[in-house]
Amino acid sequence: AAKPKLCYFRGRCRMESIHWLLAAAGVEFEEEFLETREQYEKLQKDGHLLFGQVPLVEIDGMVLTQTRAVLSYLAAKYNLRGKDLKEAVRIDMYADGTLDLMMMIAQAAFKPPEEKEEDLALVVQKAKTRYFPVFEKILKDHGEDFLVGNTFSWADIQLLEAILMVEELNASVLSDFPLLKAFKTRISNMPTIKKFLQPGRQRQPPPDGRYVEVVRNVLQL
Ligand SMILES: CCCCC[C@H]1O[C@@H](O)C[C@@H]1SC[C@H](NC(=O)CC[C@H](N)C(=O)O)C(=O)NCC(=O)O
Repeated sequence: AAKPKLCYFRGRCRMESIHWLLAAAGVEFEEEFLETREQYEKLQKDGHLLFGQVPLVEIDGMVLTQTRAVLSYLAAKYNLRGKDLKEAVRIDMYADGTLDLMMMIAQAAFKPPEEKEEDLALVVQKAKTRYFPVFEKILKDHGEDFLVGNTFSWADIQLLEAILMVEELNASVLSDFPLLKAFKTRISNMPTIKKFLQPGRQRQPPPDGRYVEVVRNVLQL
């Protein structure tokens, strides 16, 4: 089958969780990076952008947008969405929480320096007081290696991505969360994820000035 084709800016933001899911599932993908307004306008003219927005993922003969819809499709397609609906909704809940946390980081990149600092400090505080305590308790109560059921799921991928992203802001953020520390080691060592975390793979770096400039130019923000 043809490889999925991803179209987004050369950066994280909304597409990074799709990179992670495909990589964790061991699925090779192609990428088209949006660098110019012309590229974006062509996608719109070709009718590929349902609401005029990216990420865009071409897979299984479909042209998909809306990040959560794409993630949900991919998680189900690669058996990462639990064994039944009750596990699936729990996986969705946990994944949605991590997406909310990571979007706070993504949006901060577009703020002026002083506001960005404040926003990122708030993200670390939210991670330590709202998100990570919840996941620490889930791991404690559940008593398994994974967040849902006793198998690896999309929720585990999302949580690892979020942990690493917050650790980039504050390296000791897991100091009060021993189970999350063990979780991070366990999931990072899964072969497909270990490979994805090596340098030179398709993981994107944190957003920088160039990323923000390209996004602003392409979207005429
Ligand atoms: C000030 C913050 C601006 C952020 C702009 C973009 O950079 C990323 O960091 C976030 C977004 S991504 C680009 C943006 N896409 C979305 O907002 C997608 C939202 C959708 N619900 C999804 O989850 O896929 C975009 O295409 N906009 C065009 C425009 O609406 O006309």
